[in-house]
Amino acid sequence: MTKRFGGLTALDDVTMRVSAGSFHALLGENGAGKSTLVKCIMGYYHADQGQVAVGEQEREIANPRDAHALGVGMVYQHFTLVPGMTVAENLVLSRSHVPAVVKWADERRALDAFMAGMPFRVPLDVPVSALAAGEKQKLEILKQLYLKNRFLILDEPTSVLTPGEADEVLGLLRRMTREGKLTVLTITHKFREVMAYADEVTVLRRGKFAGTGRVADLSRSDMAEMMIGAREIPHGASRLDNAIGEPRLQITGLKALNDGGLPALEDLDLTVWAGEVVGIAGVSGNGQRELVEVLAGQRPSAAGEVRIGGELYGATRAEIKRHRLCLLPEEPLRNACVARMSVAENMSFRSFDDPPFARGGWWLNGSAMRGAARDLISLYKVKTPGPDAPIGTLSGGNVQRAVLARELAHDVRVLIVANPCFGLDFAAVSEIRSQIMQARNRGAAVLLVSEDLDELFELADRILVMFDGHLVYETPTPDADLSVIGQHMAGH
Ligand SMILES: Nc1ncnc2c1ncn2[C@@H]1O[C@H](COP(=O)(O)OP(=O)(O)OP(=O)(O)O)[C@@H](O)[C@H]1O
Repeated sequence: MTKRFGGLTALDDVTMRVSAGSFHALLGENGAGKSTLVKCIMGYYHADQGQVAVGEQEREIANPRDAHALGVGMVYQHFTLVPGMTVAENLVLSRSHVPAVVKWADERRALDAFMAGMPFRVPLDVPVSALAAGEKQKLEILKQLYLKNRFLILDEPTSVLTPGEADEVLGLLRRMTREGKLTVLTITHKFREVMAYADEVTVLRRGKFAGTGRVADLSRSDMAEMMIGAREIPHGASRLDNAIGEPRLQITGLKALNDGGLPALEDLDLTVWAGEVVGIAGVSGNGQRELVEVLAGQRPSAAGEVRIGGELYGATRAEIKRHRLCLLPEEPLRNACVARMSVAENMSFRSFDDPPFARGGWWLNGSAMRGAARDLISLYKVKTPGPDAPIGTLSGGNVQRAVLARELAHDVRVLIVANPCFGLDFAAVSEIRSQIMQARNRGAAVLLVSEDLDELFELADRILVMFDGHLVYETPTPDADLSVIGQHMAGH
């Protein structure tokens, strides 16, 4: 299969084969062409050359509906649910044939029976907009199982799940493949998951086939080498033993409501000192998203106050600029970008109205923006055809890098990051964690909200656990015990 986007060959004559009833992993760096390949299989993109055969028979897959008719379904990296509808409505309306009049009582009974047979559940009556990323991801998987698709393509299905949830989901999927009920093709960046769950692996590098094999015959470093070639694997920055400075970010008695108008944060007290990383652990949906949104100015608080450097902070654009507060929210394409605008424009969001980007307060200087963007693109190794490409056409990992480049472009004093390595390949994870550590070492106060406990153990100086809108536990990282943190995450 070959697929070009303008002058860029995203997939270059790639051949792969997935055996029936296998669990097959597709590996590759950010921008290697993994999503493009699976989108071609799904008929979401049309390959310039190449064919798809299902059960040895060549098939014309012109669109995702054709793929579904062949029992091929996909869970995309970006969510595809209708936010304003409930979970039940999303499931029922995802069927290709929905009766003109839906008998909700019957549907509800069928859905309850379906959910009862699943190892994880999502509440049926909640609007999708009120679900956290982890819950949405589970729902995306449940939807495909509900649609009875037998060949499931997953684009990084566990990025927003806790290790426990990830094992649960992957364990279920593998059991179903072993029982011959399902074939799974999954894009992942996590070697641990490949080693533990996959039978076979195929690796892409810069749009080309780079290798394949049985996982049992390959080591982690075999796979890493297939992915990045002879390049050296980057090392993270080490933690400097710097003195902790003044209390930089102070949150007192903070309350906020969720989208459904119910309390999401309750009397939250938290101080982040200059020169430390405070990590917030928790299962998604326990108020972390609302906390980040309040600090980002995307959600009003219901009570309490936030201070930065002693001054009251209301999250206006001027205050964010003055305090040199930087933000990397989760799902950055949705929460921190305008997909149709160019990489250069997206990179200028913090400073487009300042010189040299704005002249006389009115005229935007496109060439200055493009020039600055070019520098950031090369510094942060953002893979893009150029500064003028719409940011929505970049691979997920490269959107993440572009936003981080924008946010860290100025000397940061307060850094707020939520799940910063979601969807990144191992080399990029190491680079981004190193950037966060360097910001801390330079004296920034860093609030790191993460569902990845390994990440918190690596980066945080202190770990706090958030459960049901409260901070329920706190420990210095050197004294932290994984099982104790896990118990608090589960509300025990
Ligand atoms: N719709 C599009 N228009 C233009 N270029 C695109 C489009 N989709 C993908 N590309 C480019 O094709 C290349 C491969 O992207 P793809 O999303 O397939 O990578 P990936 O391996 O899935 O990466 P990631 O791990 O970051 O998700 C990238 O350089 C990307 O910018």
